[in-house]
Amino acid sequence: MHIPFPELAASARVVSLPLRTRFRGIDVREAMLLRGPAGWTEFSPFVEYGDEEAAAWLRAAIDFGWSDHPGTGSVRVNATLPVVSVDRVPELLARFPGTRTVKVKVADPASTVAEDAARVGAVRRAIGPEGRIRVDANGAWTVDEAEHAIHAFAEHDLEYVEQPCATLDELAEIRRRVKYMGVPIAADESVRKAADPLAVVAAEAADILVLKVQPLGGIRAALRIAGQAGLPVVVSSALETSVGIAMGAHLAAQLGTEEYDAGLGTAALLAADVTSSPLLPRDGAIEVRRVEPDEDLIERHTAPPERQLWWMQRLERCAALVGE
Ligand SMILES: O=C(O)CCC(=O)C1=CC=C[C@@H](O)[C@@H]1C(=O)O
Ligand SMILES: [Mg+2]
Repeated sequence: MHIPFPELAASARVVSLPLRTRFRGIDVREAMLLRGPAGWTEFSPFVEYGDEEAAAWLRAAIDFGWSDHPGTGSVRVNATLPVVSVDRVPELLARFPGTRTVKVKVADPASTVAEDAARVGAVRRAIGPEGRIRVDANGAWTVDEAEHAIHAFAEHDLEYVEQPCATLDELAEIRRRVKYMGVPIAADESVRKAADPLAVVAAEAADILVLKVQPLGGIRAALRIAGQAGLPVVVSSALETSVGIAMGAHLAAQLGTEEYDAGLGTAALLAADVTSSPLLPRDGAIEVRRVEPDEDLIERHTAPPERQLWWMQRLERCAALVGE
């Protein structure tokens, strides 16, 4: 759907939210909020993304704000653990009450395999033998490094390894190498940053697909991809405000996947949100509902004027791309 730029710009607000702990190299999350006839929606491609890639995020924002989407109930979520020292693990997990699954970030330039393994071990001790642990390397390892790391983590029993390597060939190779260990490989960047999100399936490079609603162009687009994939899917966030998390929650609810907990608990990583009733994990789940931002919170966290201008110009360029 194409909405002319002036209509999008009319309701646009830009916020800048501090994170509690550094995550994916950022301490502040910038996001643009828009209000369509169906409710508030979010356009928040990471700032380093180019317009072509960001345009998919705008399609998603428009799909959610300008069409009705069914959604009630709740979806189970995982805790998301940034790269922190072992002694901080209990404090960070406490922000995700009731979650049975933890996603541990690994392969950060600031962390060795031994440190990653120690962090995974600390998570296992914290959540007990029934808990599920997935790790996410964001494509940082070579195939050999991935194999080494997966062996180092094996005693802690992994649910899956997300994007251990960057390319489809590497993913397919590491998948073959660790198959005997029963560790599934999940694809994230190979889905959300690929020209063809299903190429990873054709390459037999993954057992599970991670679906992020904004980069995939919205709820309907993500549902189509899930329908064609023929693999289990896990819905995950892109570190949105609660307004954008609601979009992911609606996708997860429509998919109805019970097997894998969604990576949608990340409002707990923000030190501030745009609503006084944020979509925070409670009893291991978040609610599925639309979120209305509070004017006073938007105002308190409004981005500086030069950042607002930057986002408005980005919105205009992306709206033009969506209209093409
Ligand atoms: O899946 C989760 O538990 C939370 C979301 C998450 O990990 C991510 C959100 C946004 C950007 C990414 O670096 C990261 C990911 O790679 O999955
Ligand atoms: Mg990931």
